[in-house]
Amino acid sequence: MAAALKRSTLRLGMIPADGIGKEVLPAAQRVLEALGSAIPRVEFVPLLAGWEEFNKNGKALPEATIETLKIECDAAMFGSVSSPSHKVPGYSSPIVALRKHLDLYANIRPVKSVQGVDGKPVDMVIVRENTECLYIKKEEIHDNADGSKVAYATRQITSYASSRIGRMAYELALRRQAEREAGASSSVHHSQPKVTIVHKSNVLSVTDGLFRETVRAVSQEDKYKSVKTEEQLVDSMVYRMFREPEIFDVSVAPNLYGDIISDGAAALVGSLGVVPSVNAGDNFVMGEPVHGSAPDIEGKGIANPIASIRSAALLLSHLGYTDAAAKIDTAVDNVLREGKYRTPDLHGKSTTEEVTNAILKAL
Ligand SMILES: NC(=O)C1=CN([C@@H]2O[C@H](COP(=O)(O)OP(=O)(O)OC[C@H]3O[C@@H](n4cnc5c(N)ncnc54)[C@H](O)[C@@H]3O)[C@@H](O)[C@H]2O)C=CC1
Ligand SMILES: O=C(O)CCCC(=O)C(=O)O
Repeated sequence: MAAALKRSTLRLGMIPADGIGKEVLPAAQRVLEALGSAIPRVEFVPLLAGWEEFNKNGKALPEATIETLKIECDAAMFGSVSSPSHKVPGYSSPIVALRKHLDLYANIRPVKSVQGVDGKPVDMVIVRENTECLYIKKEEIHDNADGSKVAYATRQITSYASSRIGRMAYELALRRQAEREAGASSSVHHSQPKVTIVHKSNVLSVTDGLFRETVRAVSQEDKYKSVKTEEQLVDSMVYRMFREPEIFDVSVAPNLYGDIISDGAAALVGSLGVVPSVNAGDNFVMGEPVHGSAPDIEGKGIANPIASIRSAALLLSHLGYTDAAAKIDTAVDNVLREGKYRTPDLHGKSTTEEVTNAILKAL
């Protein structure tokens, strides 16, 4: 997290991309606009990317978007993309590509229940490595002599990426502990900061073995002495997360496992529609709801805007505007607690706009 920089204007690249990304990103923008003098003036810079853009202009991630983000923007917000499930020549996921282009190596995904709202108490953060693992997308397919096919994918784990994501996880564990000591509210009592290393090195002893050993080496650094380290195989991680989510504080995982367990964790707090994230690097940060483009509800006006709005708060907090971020989070929590305005994913009847309006009123 950076200390709040003294900026007169914050230039924020806005990439709604596809599907409900186009419905929930404007909600986040309205909330940022409503903050007034709590943050610098925000200049929103609309940028193109996505499946629809690919079909129009042949590029899922236009050069202009990358260049504008790198040269003109202080930070960005991404909506969601509708990547197809079959191979399309020339298409590659723009969000996966953006994370690499901007070296946004950490995907930080807090999953937190709201006190007074139904469900199990949860207050955990998944720290997902964001640049390698199977997401380097080195895949190949060959024909066998008998006419059948064989496909391979290369999984890359480096000590460099594992070390920096490990450090991010331990720093976050210390920061969360400091926030708890300063009185931050939580529905879970964590007596000690803890990092859980998620892996499958009982089977993948070389790749996950390197991830595990490298993060363990980070845990030995003097400054992390107060942080407890545990390990969990990714399959039993899912099991324990559903049975006793309250035991998890910060969990650090290679890319694909982190992607999967965070969608699972979202079910613990009611919906993918409420779980935010930031893609963070050393020089840039991009907020992004954890969910995808939700084609099943696209265009109906009922997408939950909370994940997107909380991602804007997380982005502000990352930039050092912690009071403004806390304001947004409190407004969201109050609306959830009151229960009058909820979208159908949370068993309500409200629209995206009604929930956004309620949050704006609560601000
Ligand atoms: N970062 C990104 O842009 C991501 C993009 N995707 C893409 O999204 C598309 C759909 O993928 P799915 O696997 O269906 O995942 P999804 O996250 O889009 O949807 C899963 C389920 O959660 C619901 N949901 C998600 N967000 C919601 C919200 N804000 N409010 C209410 N309900 C919500 C959907 O209606 C659906 O039932 C695919 O093309 C996939 O490639 C998937 C995940 C991340
Ligand atoms: O759909 C895509 O293009 C990428 C989806 C990857 C993903 O699920 C995530 O990073 O959260």
